[in-house]
Amino acid sequence: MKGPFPEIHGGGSLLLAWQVRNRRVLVIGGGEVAAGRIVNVLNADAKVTVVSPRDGLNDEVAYRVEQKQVDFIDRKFEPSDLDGVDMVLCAVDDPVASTQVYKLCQEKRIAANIADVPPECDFYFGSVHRDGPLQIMVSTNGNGPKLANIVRRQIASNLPTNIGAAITRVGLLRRKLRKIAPNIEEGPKRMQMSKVCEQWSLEDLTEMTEGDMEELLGFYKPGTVPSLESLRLGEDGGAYDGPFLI
Ligand SMILES: C[C@@]1(CC(=O)O)C2=NC(=C\c3[nH]c(c(CCC(=O)O)c3CC(=O)O)Cc3[nH]c(c(CC(=O)O)c3CCC(=O)O)/C=C3\N/C(=C\2)[C@@H](CCC(=O)O)[C@]3(C)CC(=O)O)/[C@H]1CCC(=O)O
Ligand SMILES: NC(=O)c1ccc[n+]([C@@H]2O[C@H](COP(=O)([O-])OP(=O)(O)OC[C@H]3O[C@@H](n4cnc5c(N)ncnc54)[C@H](O)[C@@H]3O)[C@@H](O)[C@H]2O)c1
Repeated sequence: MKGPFPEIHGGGSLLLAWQVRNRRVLVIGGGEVAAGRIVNVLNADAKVTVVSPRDGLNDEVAYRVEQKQVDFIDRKFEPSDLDGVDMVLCAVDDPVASTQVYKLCQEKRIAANIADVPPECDFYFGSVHRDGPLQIMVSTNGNGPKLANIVRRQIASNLPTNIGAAITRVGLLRRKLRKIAPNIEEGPKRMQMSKVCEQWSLEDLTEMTEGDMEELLGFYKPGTVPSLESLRLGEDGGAYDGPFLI
C-alpha cells in the first residue's frame, strides 16, 4: 500500500549541523588533509589538539600551531591522546596507525573520521559553502569528492550575493522576538515571522535596522505583514500595543 507518507530511500547519510563549540577535537596528523580539517573545526569554535611529529607538519598546520590556534603534541599518536576527547579526525599516511585509531575510537565510542578509510568513518566531511551564518554542504556519500566540490561551486554561484547578510539580520530579529515572546504557545508570532521572510526582499531584510525591528515587533495585525517602507513611515503599526503578534 502506498501511504500518504514520505517514501524511504535508504543508503544516504544523516546530514546535521553538529555543534562542536568548546568540544575537544583531536586531529591526528599534520599534513594537507589535517590542515583542511583544522579549518573546518576551528570555524565551528571547537578546541583543537593536533598530534603529529613536528617535522611532518605542513606550512599551514605549523602556522596554526605557532599562532596557538591549536594545542600541539609533537610525536606520533598514542592511545592516551584520546582521553577527554569528543571527536577524532585522523589524517595520517600510515594505514596501520589509522586502523589502530579507528579501533580505539570504537571501543571508547568516540566519533571518528579516518580520512583514508571511508568504511572506518562514523561521518564524512562534505564540500561546504559558507557565508556568515549560512552553510551549505554537498555530499556524494563517498562516490565523488571532486564532484561534490563542483556541485557546491555551482550552487554557490547561483545564490543572491547578500543572502548571508540577510540571514544575519533575520537572526537578530528572531532573537529579539524570543526575548519578548519566549513561550512556544506564542506560535502564531513565529508564523508571522516566516511571512516577513517570504514577503520582504533580501535587500529589505539586509537593510533592516534595529529601529525597524522594534517597529516590526510592535506591529499587530493578524495575517498581514507591513512593508519596510510603511514601517518607516509609521503607517501600518507603530506604537507597541501588545500582545505581540508578529
Ligand atoms: C568534500 C571533501 C571535504 C574535505 O575533505 O574537506 C572530501 N574530499 C574532498 C576532496 C577530495 N578528496 C580526494 C580528492 C582527490 C580526487 C578524487 O579522488 O576525487 C579530492 C578532490 C580535490 O582535492 O579537489 C581524495 C579522497 N577522498 C576520500 C578518499 C578515500 C577514499 O575514497 O577511499 C580519497 C582518496 C585518497 C587517496 O587515495 O589518497 C574520501 C572522502 N573524501 C570526502 C570529502 C568524504 C566523501 C565526500 C563525498 O563523497 O562527497 C570521504 C569519504 C571521507 C572524508 O574525507 O570525510 C573535499 C572537497 C572539499 C572542497 O574542495 O570543497
Ligand atoms: N579524505 C580525503 O579527502 C583525502 C584526500 C586526500 C588524501 N587523503 C588521505 O589522507 C591521508 C593524509 O593525507 P595528507 O595529504 O594530509 O598526507 P601527508 O603525508 O601530507 O601528511 C601525513 C601526516 O601524518 C603525520 N603522521 C604520520 N604518522 C603519524 C602518526 N602515527 N601519528 C601522528 N601523525 C602521524 C605526518 O607527520 C604528517 O603530518 C592519506 O592517507 C591520504 O591518502 C584523504
